[in-house]
Amino acid sequence: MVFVQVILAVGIVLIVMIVLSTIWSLHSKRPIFKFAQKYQVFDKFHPIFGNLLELKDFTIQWKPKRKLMSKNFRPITLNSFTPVFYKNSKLLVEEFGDMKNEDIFDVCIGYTLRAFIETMGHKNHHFQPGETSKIAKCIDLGQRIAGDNIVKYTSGYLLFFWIWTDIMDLIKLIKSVMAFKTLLRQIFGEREKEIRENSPTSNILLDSLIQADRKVYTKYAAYTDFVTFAFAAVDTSGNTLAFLLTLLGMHPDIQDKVYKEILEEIGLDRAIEVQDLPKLKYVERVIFETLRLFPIAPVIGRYTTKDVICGTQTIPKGVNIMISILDVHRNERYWTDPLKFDPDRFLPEEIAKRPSSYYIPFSTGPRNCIGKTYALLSLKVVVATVVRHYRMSSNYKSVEEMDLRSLFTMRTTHNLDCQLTPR
Ligand code: HEM
Repeated sequence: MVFVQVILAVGIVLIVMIVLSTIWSLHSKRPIFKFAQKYQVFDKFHPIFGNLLELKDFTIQWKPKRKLMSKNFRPITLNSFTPVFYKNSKLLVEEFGDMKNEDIFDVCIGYTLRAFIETMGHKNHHFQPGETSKIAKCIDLGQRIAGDNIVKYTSGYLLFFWIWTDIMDLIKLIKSVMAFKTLLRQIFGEREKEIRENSPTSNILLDSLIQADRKVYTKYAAYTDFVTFAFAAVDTSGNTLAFLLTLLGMHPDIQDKVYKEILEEIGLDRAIEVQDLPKLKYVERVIFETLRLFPIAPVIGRYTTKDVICGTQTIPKGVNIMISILDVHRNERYWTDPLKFDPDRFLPEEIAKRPSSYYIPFSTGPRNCIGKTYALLSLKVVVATVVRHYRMSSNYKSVEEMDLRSLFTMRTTHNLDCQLTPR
């Protein structure tokens, strides 16, 4: 708290915490989201994470880059990933069979990591046994250490004190980030060589980054953005899957409905194909409701580039604003019995009754999540595959029993209580 006061006093960073009960923007035209600039709280992480998400040097470059990458997220490209999601879902089913004391978060992240490398990285990478779990742990450790030290990191004044007290943490943080980056550098380098030698063309993200106009992208920026995408894709979807399976374990009636839908629409044996996915309406509602209760990126931020009038208040130019999606999603004013897991909140007639701004797991506005459709597609395939093979159970009686923590993405402070029994 003292550190926060220091920050405020020197006027470097003003953090405004907006919780929905007081947020005006969500009622009006969401003016805050008109500002494409991300907040500047994390810029001190630059030496460790690199220019992830353009957090440090936000420039006009973001727009052409986003435009360039959007073509890798067109439905035709995303739909072509369905067999890859299915294949990797089957591997996850095998891994669940061998799971002993592992944290379900790490195992689920194994799925999203493999699927990301194969879809966005154009590579069927052979992971050593236990390698994906190790990487998942590294991503989490990096976030945990950075999260524990966020005030120190973000206030450069305390650098000396921080180095002195937390040098071991810093080393662990750098090592954990490097473990992930090393894998991605290898994938990037191998693909670059392949392209140089064979010049194949594709709509895959990595190819677009490698072949991009160097005026928009330097080679280093292309590699960094590949890392950004991997960070943004892997533990968001992986953690969502872990929460979703746990919620199904807590609600056997809902789980039965999911199973019944899969049985009726696809059956139990054949591969899941892209044309099956629109039929999985209940699975979709379960995914949406999971993301309401557990919006995996629970806090997002903006930096005001001019004065913003929100109702009776004015947020001045040059302010960092943190917006708590978790508070929006669990607020009683907007959701009846907000802590109850009820997928039917996402029936079309229920959705029509409320403003879209009450539900923003992928954010909104120009800098919303570019991977939304990819994530939903991947989750649908993996949920359907896992539920075909396993029955989940959990001893939790309420979501409040899950003690949450987060820096960029959210998970629990403890292993999740979710058991999987083969059907
Ligand atoms: C359940 C899964 C996911 C959730 C809940 C999620 C959520 C979010 C949120 C809340 C943001 C912040 C937007 C803002 O600040 O307004 C974001 C940004 C982003 N996400 Fe996702 N995400 C998910 C999966 C993915 C996937 C699978 C990818 C890529 C394949 C991805 C790529 C990105 C990128 C690149 C950004 C930055 C966009 C920009 O600044 O232009 N995300 N995501």
